[in-house]
Amino acid sequence: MVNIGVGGSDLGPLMVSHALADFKQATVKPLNLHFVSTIDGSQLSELLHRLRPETTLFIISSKSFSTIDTLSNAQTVRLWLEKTLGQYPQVLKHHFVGVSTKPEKMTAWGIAPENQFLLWDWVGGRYSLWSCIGLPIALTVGVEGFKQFLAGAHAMDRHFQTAPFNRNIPVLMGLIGAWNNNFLDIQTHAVLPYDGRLKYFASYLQQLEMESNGKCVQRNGQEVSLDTCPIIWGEVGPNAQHAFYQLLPLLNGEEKEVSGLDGSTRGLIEVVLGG
Ligand SMILES: O=P(O)(O)OC[C@H]1O[C@](O)(CO)[C@@H](O)[C@@H]1O
Repeated sequence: MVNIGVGGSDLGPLMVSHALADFKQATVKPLNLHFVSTIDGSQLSELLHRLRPETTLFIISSKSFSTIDTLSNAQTVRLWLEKTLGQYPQVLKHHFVGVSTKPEKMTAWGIAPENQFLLWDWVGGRYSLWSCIGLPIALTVGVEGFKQFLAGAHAMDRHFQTAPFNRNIPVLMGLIGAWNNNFLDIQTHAVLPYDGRLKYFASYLQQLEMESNGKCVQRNGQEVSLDTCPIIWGEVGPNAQHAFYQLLPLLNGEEKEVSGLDGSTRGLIEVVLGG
């Protein structure tokens, strides 16, 4: 199976499928999941050399179904399939499913209505892994596993809705972020997981936070007067340790404010311990 998408239609499902690979459901035949997002062709070309057209299913995942990167890659794999299997409607029907808010665009592209998964327009791309954009997650952990995953998210939604502010995790994290950025002038936030399964966590958070908060105009049209978001960055700990930690002062605690050598660079380091 190959998920073709970009941004939220790639990063979320990629991050979670990788993180939960230990919970992969057993299938009669091995089900291998791949992700393609870049439009330059390098990911696809390498992958298509390893896949058999007869046994490959493509998930075309695009909330808008108009993102050029995704549609271009979708067209490439369609030609690849048709070159071997021929130009028959059955080929499209048996080798493509679509995930989008736009059924008419999926149908126009050639995705059979019964192979279309629909999500609501109000689901932001960066949150969409909780919707049917999370199909690759369900394919990894199974439908029951996906339901448990949604139940975890629901529990956190309820906590956010009901917990008093002084014990409310999202509220406290938001306030700490605003405080660090605006009052302590800490403008970057590094996320350094010490668990290889969280390889894509920092990339996912980059979109989640920076695309959400990287705005300079309020809903009423006025410019914001505060910094809305730090720069999120990070890497799995051990590799990061042997790459850029040298630039940082010694890390002893789980969370520590650091100053650059000339005192001008400040950032917040967050270490996510493995296990
Ligand atoms: O799922 P789509 O519509 O292809 O969009 C992909 C990404 O492009 C954006 O719309 C803008 O970068 C993201 O919000 C989204 O995740």
